[in-house]
Parts: sequence; structure tokens; C-alpha cells
Amino acid sequence: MMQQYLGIKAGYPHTLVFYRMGDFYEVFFGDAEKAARLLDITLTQRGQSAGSPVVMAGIPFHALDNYLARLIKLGESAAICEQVGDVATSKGPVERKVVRVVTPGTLTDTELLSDKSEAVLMAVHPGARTGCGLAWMSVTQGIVFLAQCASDELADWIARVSPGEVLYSAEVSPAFEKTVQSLAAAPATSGSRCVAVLRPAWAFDGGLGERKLLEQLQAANLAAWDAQALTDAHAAAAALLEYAEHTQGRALTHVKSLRVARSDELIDLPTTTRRNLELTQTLRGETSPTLFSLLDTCHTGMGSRQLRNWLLEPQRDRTQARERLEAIATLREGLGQRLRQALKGASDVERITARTALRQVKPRELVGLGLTLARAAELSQSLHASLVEGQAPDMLQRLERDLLPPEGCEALLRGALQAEPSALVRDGGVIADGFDADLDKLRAIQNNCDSFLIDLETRERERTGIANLRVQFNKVHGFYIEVTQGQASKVPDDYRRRQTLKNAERFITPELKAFEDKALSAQDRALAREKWLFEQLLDQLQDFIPALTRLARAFAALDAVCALTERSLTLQWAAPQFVAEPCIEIRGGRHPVVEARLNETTGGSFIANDTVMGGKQRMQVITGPNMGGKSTYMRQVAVIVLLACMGSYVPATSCRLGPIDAIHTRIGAADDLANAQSTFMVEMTEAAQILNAVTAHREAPGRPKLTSPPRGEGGAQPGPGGAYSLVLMDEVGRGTSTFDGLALAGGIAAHLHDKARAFTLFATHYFELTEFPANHHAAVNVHVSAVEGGGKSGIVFLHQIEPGPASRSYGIQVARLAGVPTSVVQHARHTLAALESQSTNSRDQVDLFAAPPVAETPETHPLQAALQGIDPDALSPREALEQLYALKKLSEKPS
Ligand SMILES: Nc1ncnc2c1ncn2[C@@H]1O[C@H](COP(=O)(O)OP(=O)(O)OP(=O)(O)O)[C@@H](O)[C@H]1O
Repeated sequence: MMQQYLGIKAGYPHTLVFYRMGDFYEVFFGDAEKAARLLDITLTQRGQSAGSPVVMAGIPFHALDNYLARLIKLGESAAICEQVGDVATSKGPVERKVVRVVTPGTLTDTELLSDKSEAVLMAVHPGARTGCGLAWMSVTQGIVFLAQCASDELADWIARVSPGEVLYSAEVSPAFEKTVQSLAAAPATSGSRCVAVLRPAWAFDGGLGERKLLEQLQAANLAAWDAQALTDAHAAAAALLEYAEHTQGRALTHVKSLRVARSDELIDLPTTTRRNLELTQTLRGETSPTLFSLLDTCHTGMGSRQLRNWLLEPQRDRTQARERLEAIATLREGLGQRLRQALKGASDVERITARTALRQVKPRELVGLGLTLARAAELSQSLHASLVEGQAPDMLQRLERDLLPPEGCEALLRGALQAEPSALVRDGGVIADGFDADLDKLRAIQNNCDSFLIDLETRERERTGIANLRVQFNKVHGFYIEVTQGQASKVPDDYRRRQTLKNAERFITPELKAFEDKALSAQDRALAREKWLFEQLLDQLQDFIPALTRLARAFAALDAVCALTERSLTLQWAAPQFVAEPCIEIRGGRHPVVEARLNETTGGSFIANDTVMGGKQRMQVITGPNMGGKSTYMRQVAVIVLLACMGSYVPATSCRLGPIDAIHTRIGAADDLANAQSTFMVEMTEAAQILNAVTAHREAPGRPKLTSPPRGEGGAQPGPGGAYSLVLMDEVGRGTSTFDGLALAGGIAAHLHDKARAFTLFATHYFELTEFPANHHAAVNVHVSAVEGGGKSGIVFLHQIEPGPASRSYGIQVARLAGVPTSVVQHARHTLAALESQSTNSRDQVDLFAAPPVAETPETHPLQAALQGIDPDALSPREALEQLYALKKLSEKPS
């Protein structure tokens, strides 16, 4: 057996191999030590192999999923090795095989996956020049994505896709390997762990990748996807598909879709933006309260995953968003509510379909699928009945069509499976009565068993005169007649003793033995027949996979759009209006998450604010007291813009929005201790990234970027399609000394105003910056209002955005409100008064925003002038030598 184990283990040197032995999965040697450490299970030793004791650890077979879930969380993989041979007929150890490898990026098990997020596998391949090919997919979703990017954009792509595993070739440069490993180790916005996995270089072959893709898609070339030239991505796809097949132990027949992700098609939401806007995770790393947790009232996991995707990947082109908004407008008329009723409790068709294609599906999942198909038909009919022919929104028409279940599939499932089958096929009780005549016959023998046993018990009681005689069955001893010790002397001669217990004797008779043989063999045969029938059912279901995949996507989209409809009604949101000119015009805007929290806690109401920006007024300098609501206001603008771009109604009374291509944020500062970066360093790095992105955007470099370059030119022209970026800058410069900070903040504001094509919200505590709009025509001052005098603290926040600069900062009042001791507050007041009078007396009028003086042109050195006058080609060798002497002499003169 050890030989068999070692042979199997050799194929999975870096993966924990769980080797099935009876009712346990065992791990051996190094794997056992690792598993004992990670899973807190007991190490034991047994026998010897190659002269050393066999170190092992085991887990009960029924607890496998629990342990796997823990391993996956730790970023580990496991190969599951099952007995595949026939126990009865095999000589020596039963044949065993690794049936699947469970890895963080290729999970398909419903028990191991979170309902609301995907497990994503990604492969990266550096190209011959500076670019990089990417391919990724979620095995349960069945779509392969391809992309090519510049090397310096890899981090953004990995952060956006947020894979569980990143594959790279064994033959990449050490520098590339280091980059991939550090990117994988970086905390992702989803909070999930990612592992970098080394794969053999041959797996990254562009030609092989193209062939594999064509095979999956059953297409002749990749032109239809405009993907034929993406050779680096093809190489990544080769490794991706090879690894996914290797882990699933079979071809991925359900993977039939390809998408090419082009960065300039998406609105750029850098990692900092996703973090700062708390889209799917709070700044503390929790999943709620976030914008997603507020939005996600979906009834199914697939709906939630779809919605998350819409939120994190809004398209620059607004066709999709428009379609969703039109659908919501129709669904709001009561239809959405009716449809949501039918969505409740539906099964995860997407995952069940993938698991069916991979032949890993469990009987109960298929029953769930059957019931959900019936619902899908109802949903399609409801849509059909409610939509007015020719006037219905495109999205709803498509959903109506795609939700129609493939003909015959539901009937097949209903006919083949019991209404409440056992969890596993191996336990039997899965195939419906009446589906297969042979199975019914075998079952009849078992069913007759009960009446036979009752009959036998009555007869034997009469024959022996033992009133408490019982005929019973257990798995170890089979059938037996049990007689208490007191009555044992009365048993007839044909009783053979089977087992002696403390209070009873157990016997068998020839008649019972004959019956036992028949019953047990019928049971075994019935189980084998059920397994075979289940496999046949899986075969038949394969034809339905493409239709089921389409239906799953429609189901998910309907659930997501119904959730957005419900939110728009419950939270009283309004439809945004898309316009072509550059503008953000929000009336009565609210921050949905802060508003919800206020509703839940203090009961105080959220103060709505307007935001008006356009081509001529692109920047707001926001001042006001701490706690006044500056950050909330800025974030609410970004959140409203993002919601509109994903195709959702927005928390405002109205919203007009021009094209937007990126949302950049620099909010708050957190020490990045792990990467040895100080607060100020993080702040400046993020500011630099934004300035570079929005400037690159304006200056139109040649290569494609995540933030796509504009084609037009000129001061504040919009990007492609007239798009602007939205930039939030919260208190830049506060992490260093006042003068440094002020100078930097001034420089950054001026750069954003003059050089970037962006709408900018610039919150600051530097009062000096309120002078900025005076010299910058596209900037205005606004402030959050507060009044002095009210309450214990001496300040009341009104949270209202008003035109003009704030009059003062109220820092000391806020400190008092926060419970800073009175003596400290008084000391501060005193110092403040002194500082203020000093600064009024000696205020030096430094123009913070003036362009730096152009360095004076230094007087040209005579040597340089002489050099400029020489034409080397016109000189003879002798003249050249003379010139050289002359130059040498000149060089001795001071400049
Ligand atoms: N429009 C609003 N309506 C009601 N409450 C608000 C509003 N805006 C902000 N608040 C409340 O005020 C709190 C502080 O807001 P915020 O963090 O935006 O202030 P800030 O001006 O950015 O403060 P600081 O300058 O100290 O960073 C929020 O947590 C919220 O509870």
C-alpha cells in the first residue's frame, strides 16, 4: 500500500495528498506533519516504510469538507485520492486515483465556496517585450477572460480580478517571479488570500493556448473575439486551462465563452478607490456596512455575484447602464416585486451547471436545479405577460427569452430523481421509483424484507414459545434472532449461535441465512444500479449545459436588477440621466451608507447636498470644521457617480452625468507598516499615482493604459468620448510640517486645475488654499457649515455644503467634543489666540499657486560658445589640433 501511495504522491509533490483508507482520509510523512500543524489533528506512527516509521494523520471521510475549507482559507491545496477499484475482486491494495485537486483558485464545491464571491484562477505570462499576457476564469462561471497589459499595470489587474491563485512559468526572470509573488501576497480588496503557483514552462505556450481556446469555443479562429493577436494572453490561457483541467481531473466542457478585457472599456477604479469608497470592504476589513452590503438584497448567490461584478466593473460605454436603468424603470411598477417572490430560495444554477459538467454534482443539487428550472419558466412567463410587445426594455426581453428552460431537462430530472434524495449517491435512495424497472425489482426484494422479518418473528415466537424473541439486523453482523439469556435454553436445535452479549444470545437459522444472502446481494446490486443510473443521467444532462449556462446568467442578471429596483424604491433613489457634455450635477445627493447608519443608530437625518460641476467649473475647494462632513460629501459624489455608471438609481433627487472614465481617491492615511512606508509616504505615493494617471490621461501617451489616453488635446478637453476623471483629494499634505504640507497641497491643486482633465473635489484644512479660486477660473470655494454656541461643545454641525470658504476650523471645539481635558483645551485656546495675532501682523503674502520662477538662463561659458562654432567635418587634422589647444586654453577661464 505504501508503494501505491508513494507512486501517487510522486505526481503531486507540492500538494497535500488525502489517501482514502476505509472510513478515513490519511496523510503521510511530510504531508502528515504539515496537516497536523495546519489542521490541529493528531500525528501517529504505524509500521515501517524503508526502515523508518510511517508518520501519519487521518480525518474521518465525512468531515473532509470542513478540513478542506480550512486548508483553502490558508491558501493550501489538497489532492483527493479515492478507491476506484472493486474492493471484492482486487488482489492487494484496491486501485486508487486522485479524482480531483482542490485549490483556492479552482474551487467548485458549494460547501467550500462563499455564495457571494467567485474563486478565480489567473495565469500571467511576461511577453517578449515589456507587456504581459493575462488569462483568468472562475471554473464555476465558465468564461475565460484574456487581457494584455504593460508590466507596470499588472498590479492593478491582479487587484481588480482578485484571484485566489496566480500561475506563472518556471522560466520567468527572478525579477518577474518576485513581482508576481509580492503582488499575490498583497492584501486584496476582497480580503481573500492569493497564492502564486509555479507551473512548468511548457504549459505557457502561445500556440497551444490558441488551440485550446479554439477547442473550448468550438471555433475556427479567434477573430470573432478580436483576440487573435493576443499571443502572450494565449500563452497564459494555455497554462490556465491545463491547470484547471488538472485540478478537476477532466476536460472543462462547460467553458464555452471568451471575453477580452480591454482596460479602456472600463471605468478605472484603482485599488485605493475601491478601498476608500468602502465598496465591498470597510476600511477595517469587514464586509459590512459597505456600498455592496447595502445594495445586495439579491435572493440568490449568483445574483449577488453578478451585482458585485456590475459594481466593480462599470463600463465607460453607457449602453449597458442605460439598459439596466430602463429595466429598473419598468420593474418599479410592481413587476419587480412579483418577480422577486419567485426568485426566493432558487438554487445556484450557475454552480450546479458547472458541477454537472464536471460530474461532481450531488443528487440534492440536481433536485434543486429541477425546481429552479420550473421557476425560471414561471419567471419567463411573468415577464412575457407583463411586458408590452415592442415597448419592453431590451434587457427584460432578453431575460424573458434566456430564462426559458431547455425542453425536457426539468422533466428528466423530475422523472429520474427522488423528491428528497440522500446526500450522496453511494448511500442509495437517489433514483426515483418507477424510473428503472430493474432497480424497482431489486428494491422490491428489500422492501419485502420488512414483511418477511415480521412474519419470521411471529413464526419463531410461536415455534419456540419465547415471547420476547426478536429478529433484527445490523451492518456488522447482518440478520440475527435475539433471545435474552434467561430464554436461551429454549432455542431449537437448528439455531446457530452468532454472537453472545451480556444479556442476550444472537442466533441465525438456515432460513434466515438464505434470506440474508438474497437481501444483501439485492441491496448491493440496487446500489450499483443507482450509481450507474446516476452516471447515465449525468451523460444525458451534458447536452443541456450550454442552455443551462445561458439560463443561469439570465437568472443572476434578473436577481441583480430586481435587487437594484427594490433598493431604488425602499431607499427612495432617483434615475440618473446621462448627458454628452462634461458635467456632474447632483441635486439632493446623499451618502447611502452613512444615511443608512444614521437611520439605524441615532435616528438623525442625513442632510442632502447639491453638487454642480461642469466644463467651466471643474474644481471645488472644500473647507470647514473637522467632523463637518467634508469626507462624507466627497465620497457621496463618487458613490453616486459610480452607482449611475453601473446602471443603478442613485441616492439623490436628480443627477445629470457626463462621461466619466476614472474615479481616483486620496482619502485618509494609513501607515503601511508591512511595506515599511510612513503615513506621509503612503499619502504622497497615492497623490503621485493620481497626478500621473490624470496627467497621462491629458497628455495622451502612445500606449494603452488602464486610464485610457485621450485622443483630443488642449487645456481641459475631455478624454475619449468626452470623458473626465473624478478625483477626490482629502487633506493632502497634512502628514508633514505645516509649510511643507501647505506648499505641496498648493502645488497639487494647481497641477490638477491646470494640467489634468478631471473633476476635482479638494478638501483641506489649509485656509490659505481658499485663495486658490481667485486665481484659477475653474475652481470655486465651498464649505460645510457649522454654527458656534450651541450645545455643550460650543459647536453645531449643519453638514450643509454652502458656497464660499469656511470662516474658521473649530478644531479646538471638536477636541473638546471628543473629551480632551479642559486644561488642555484652554491651553490650546490661549496658544491659538497668540498664533493668530502673530500671523495677522506678519502675514507674508506668499503666492502659493504662482508657477515657479523660470530659472535664469546662465551666461554661456566661452568654451560652450566656441564648441558651438566648430564644424568637425570641415576641419583638417592640423586645424583640429589647433582648435583643441584653443579649447583647452578657454577651459581654464572661469565661467
Ligand atoms: N450630510 C450629512 N448629514 C448628516 N450627517 C453627516 C453628514 N455628513 C457627515 N455627517 C456625519 O458627520 C460625521 C463626520 O463626517 P466627515 O468624516 O465627513 O467629516 P470631515 O469634515 O471629513 O471631518 P475631518 O475633517 O475631521 O476628517 C460622519 O460620520 C457623519 O456621521
